[in-house]
Amino acid sequence: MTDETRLFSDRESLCHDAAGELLRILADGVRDRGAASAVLTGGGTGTGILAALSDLVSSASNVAESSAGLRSPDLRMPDWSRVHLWWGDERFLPAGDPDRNEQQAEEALLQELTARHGMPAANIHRMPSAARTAGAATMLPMTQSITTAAEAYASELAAQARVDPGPDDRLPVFDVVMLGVGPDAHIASLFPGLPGPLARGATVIAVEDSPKPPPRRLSLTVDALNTAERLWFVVAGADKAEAVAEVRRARDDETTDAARWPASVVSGRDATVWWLDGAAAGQD
Ligand SMILES: O=C1O[C@H](COP(=O)(O)O)[C@@H](O)[C@H](O)[C@H]1O
Repeated sequence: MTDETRLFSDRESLCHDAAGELLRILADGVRDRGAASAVLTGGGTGTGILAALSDLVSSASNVAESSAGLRSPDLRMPDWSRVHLWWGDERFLPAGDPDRNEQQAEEALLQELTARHGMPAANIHRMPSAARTAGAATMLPMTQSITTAAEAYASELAAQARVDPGPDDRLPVFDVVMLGVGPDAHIASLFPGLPGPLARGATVIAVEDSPKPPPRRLSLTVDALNTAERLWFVVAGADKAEAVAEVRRARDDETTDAARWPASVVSGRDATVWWLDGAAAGQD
């Protein structure tokens, strides 16, 4: 298992390189196993990577259309019909709410993949949304509780595990799990000081009291995140420097309190990569 740091001058170059690497990993997964999966994160850098990936995908297809054979050898596109996308966490809000991670991903990337690159909607595994409250323009038929929503996502994950056996028979193989890190050092919706980081047994949990709004969220657990082949922390900005430094210190300390530093207890089975800009690395 490798543990590496990739350092960039700014968020834009970080997002561009991470997007290119993600494309290569997904293409390799499809080639080697017939399918590939990535777990997406919300947040500024996570969404920035999706936007950069959209740029790469659309510019590669424009080049291919205008001059077949001149594609850069570095840009290997996966067969999108064999790629599955999941989320590490989600805000439990009505579908289409601009604060939902999936809505931000939709605008940054997913509409491009489904409309122009053959990604089936069924391969985009959105976490369940909350029912709209009375008075909103549309009433959704779904009225599930947040606990039922967590169980439903766990079942959706388990259904894919049957066709793609991996390190946990309740989960598909995750080629890459991306995680932002909050200034308070939270990952996914596992917040320091709450029970979430210590939850064991389940693959998905409901969070009812997130200190970062909105309070109600769904999150993969530490156990689920730890099945990733590659686990990427994607972090930019000076407001993250202290959290990054503390988490990295905590990872080297066997007595670390997982509840205080959730990011210190998750790793990729094959690789853990810190994608950092200079500011998050404390260099500014
Ligand atoms: O609320 C969330 O925050 C984290 C970190 O976001 P950032 O903007 O501070 O990078 C994100 O990873 C998570 O998915 C999201 O729900």
